[in-house]
Amino acid sequence: MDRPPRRPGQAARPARCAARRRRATFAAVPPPPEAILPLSPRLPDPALPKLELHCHLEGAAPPDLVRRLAARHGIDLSGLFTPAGGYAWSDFTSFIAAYDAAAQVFRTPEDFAELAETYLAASAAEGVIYTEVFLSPDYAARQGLGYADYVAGVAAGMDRAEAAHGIVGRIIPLVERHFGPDRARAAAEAAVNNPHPRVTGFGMAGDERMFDVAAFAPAFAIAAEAGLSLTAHAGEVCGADSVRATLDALPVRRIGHGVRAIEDPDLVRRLAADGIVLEVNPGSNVALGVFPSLAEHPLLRLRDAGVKVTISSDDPPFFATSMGREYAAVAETFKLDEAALLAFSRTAADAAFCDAATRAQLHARLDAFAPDPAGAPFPTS
Ligand SMILES: Nc1ncnc2[nH]cnc12
Ligand SMILES: [Zn+2]
Repeated sequence: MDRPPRRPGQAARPARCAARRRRATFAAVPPPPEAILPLSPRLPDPALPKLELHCHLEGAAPPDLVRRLAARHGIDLSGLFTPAGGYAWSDFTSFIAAYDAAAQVFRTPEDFAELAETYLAASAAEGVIYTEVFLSPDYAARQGLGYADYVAGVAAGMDRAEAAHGIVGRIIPLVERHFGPDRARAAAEAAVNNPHPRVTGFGMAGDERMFDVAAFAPAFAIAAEAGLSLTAHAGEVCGADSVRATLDALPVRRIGHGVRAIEDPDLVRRLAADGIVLEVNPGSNVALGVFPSLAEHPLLRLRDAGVKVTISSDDPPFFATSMGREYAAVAETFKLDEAALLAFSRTAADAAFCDAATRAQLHARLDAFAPDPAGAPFPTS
């Protein structure tokens, strides 16, 4: 029997999304690092400039920092860590729960400043020149930290990292899809009512199986109206239909993940024709069982079909990865040379949520490493 139609905003029926099943697991232990990305005999090349468009700040928290802040704030985190000291999770749902638990140790603006500075400094050491971090204001609010103080803390950490290491940071507040459209609308209003020069975008992450994506259109309209650039996760846990529905419902030009678009050739053609940029996270996709191995990941098939693809790390310590490891593993697995790797960085510079002057500086740094084979240097005016 057909189910009754859902009201906008009503909780989705998870079964409608054909999520891929990963191998059965009986304990919350993630795959070992070597089962996620090949451990390259080559060190990640720290000189090759890299740009990251997709990293969740709380998801970038090293376990040691989380343990230290938990002790500082007197928080019991039993169950969050494996015996080896990494994060304990075994599938997408338990990963989101672990992310949620780790996020609760960040409570003050200085906690977030330390996290942002730590992450950007480590990224800069691997050659990252630009990072957009996703923030989760709903998590910070749960710890009693308001949006403006949260952003100020992260921005202070970015200022310190930029001054010390030259890495440029931008902030994209996200809504968690599983918290529903009302919270999303409130988050969009908070972002718009508390502008900050480092906040240049707005987006959505969380459980793609929950709620109709169209229910989030009002939140995205508020952000778009205020001039924020937009991105939304889709095509990770759910398939090509989820990417199509997201593009139909929201005025986004970038999709977080989007990799399961590969299941539908018509959709791949649409992405290419419309110049939609995919924020691809190869290590995350393998770790979460979206694809069985990096060799079977569609990164290059999408690129070769004309889709704009970039490389990011998503939640690096959860997935035993980093920007350096992602670039090194992709280079090794797909036998890519330096020019091919730089092309990912150039696509990311084109798609970055930043102003024209910043974009020109990023392209200048890429061109200084190796001239753009496409010819003319990136226009500065
Ligand atoms: N990979 C991911 N997918 C959806 N939401 C997330 N939040 C943090 N990481 C995520
Ligand atoms: Zn993500």
